[in-house]
Amino acid sequence: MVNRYQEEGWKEEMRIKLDVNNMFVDQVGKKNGFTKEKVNDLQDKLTAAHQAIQEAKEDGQLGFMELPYTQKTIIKEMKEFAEQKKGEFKNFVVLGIGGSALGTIALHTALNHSYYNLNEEARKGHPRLFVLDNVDPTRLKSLLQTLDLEETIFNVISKSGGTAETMSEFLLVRDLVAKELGEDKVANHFIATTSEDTGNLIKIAKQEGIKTFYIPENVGGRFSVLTPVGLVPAAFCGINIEELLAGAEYMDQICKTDDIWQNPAYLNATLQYLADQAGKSMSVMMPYVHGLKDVADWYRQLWAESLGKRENRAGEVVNVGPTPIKALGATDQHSQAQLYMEGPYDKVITFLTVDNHEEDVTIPGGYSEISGVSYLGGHTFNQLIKTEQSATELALTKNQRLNCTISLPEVNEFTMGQLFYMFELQTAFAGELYNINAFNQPGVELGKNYTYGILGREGYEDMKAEYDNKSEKNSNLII
Ligand SMILES: O=P(O)(O)OC[C@H]1O[C@](O)(CO)[C@@H](O)[C@@H]1O
Repeated sequence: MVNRYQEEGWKEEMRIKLDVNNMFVDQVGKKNGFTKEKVNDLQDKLTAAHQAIQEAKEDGQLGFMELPYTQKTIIKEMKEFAEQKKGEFKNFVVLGIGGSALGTIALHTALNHSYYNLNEEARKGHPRLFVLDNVDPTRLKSLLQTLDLEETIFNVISKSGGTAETMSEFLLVRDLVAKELGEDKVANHFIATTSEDTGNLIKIAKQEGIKTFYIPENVGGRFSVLTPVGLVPAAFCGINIEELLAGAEYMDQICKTDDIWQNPAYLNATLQYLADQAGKSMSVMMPYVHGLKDVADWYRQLWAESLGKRENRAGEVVNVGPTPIKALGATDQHSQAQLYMEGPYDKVITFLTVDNHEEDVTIPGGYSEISGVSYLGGHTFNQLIKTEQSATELALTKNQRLNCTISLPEVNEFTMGQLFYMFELQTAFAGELYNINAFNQPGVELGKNYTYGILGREGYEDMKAEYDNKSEKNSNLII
């Protein structure tokens, strides 16, 4: 059987598009807009960035670029496992945080029914999905009170295998499962997705006989949505994971060119970089598709953790990084838009739009004598939300605000695969333009180490001493 994602015509039809017209002088004026010459002036830097990406890829450092090809080999295992467990469990819970949760949330919001957990028919026999992504005790307890443990499988996801939030949740749930269902049931109620060789989670999983899936060593957490981190929960929900990978592969093919004007990941990275250099460091992502709202959340981590850096590759202090902001159309037209239209000229707005919403609803007519209401009748909600986006885009452009649009023909697995891959490559390319390491997160590690120290982890005593010392000094300014 030929799948639709194997047909060239369908793939072309489903190609996502980047429209950057409103980043240029013709549309937003000389003061804020760029010229093509300005982009072309960067050519040496762009060529060097492309070469650096190619070399790092060949050197095996950019594992995310291999995923559309390597992960195909474990699709069968993931799907068979999900199929086998489907009847046994009614709830699938992800215990993970940051890159170990945000991709799954984005996939779920985009590709599952909008009320998936409440609509049994829409779930087609697949389990309900819950992703904690936090350790708030009230929320945690509420979830555990809501779920029947007997019917619940927990996917513990941690690349490092040591993140305090995730491992605490695991300790709690493992204890409950053992006490309520019996020690002999523990292995069956857990899946561990982690590094194959390093960290404590793999040790525990092996000791307990828990089913494991592996995150390739050369793929960092925030680049891991197309590994078992995102693919296993997706397979449990019946999302077509082959098509997701096929979408990523298609975008990889599109982005092979070093011609900046043909490569959407490179072009978007370059324009965002130029905008930041010109003082527009607030990078707002504003989907006009409710299902894509969590893509903006996923992207926030990707862009922020990758590009927010104190030092460049030469070890100089540079303190760079644009600030990613998530917004949602049309909702935030009634919250943030005023600021975007008239506040400081420090933002770039990226719209995410869809050509065809999966469903459409016509607005019924009524109140013909009240023209301020009756004009709505006969239009569809598809028209309404699209018009709102076009109107906001036009108003921003008229106010000389930089903006661009990424449009998806449909929201489906193939277009989502393209989107994830494009943003990941865009981030890696932007890292080269900033001349920073986009793949570490030293600032976050420092906070993690203080947490370990304060909670008494062996080897982190200095962190605890520093914290105690600082807390004392600060105490007299609390009113
Ligand atoms: O998958 P892990 O190792 O538990 O890490 C979770 C998250 O913590 C971070 O290391 C820091 O926030 C992220 O980069 C990562 O996605």
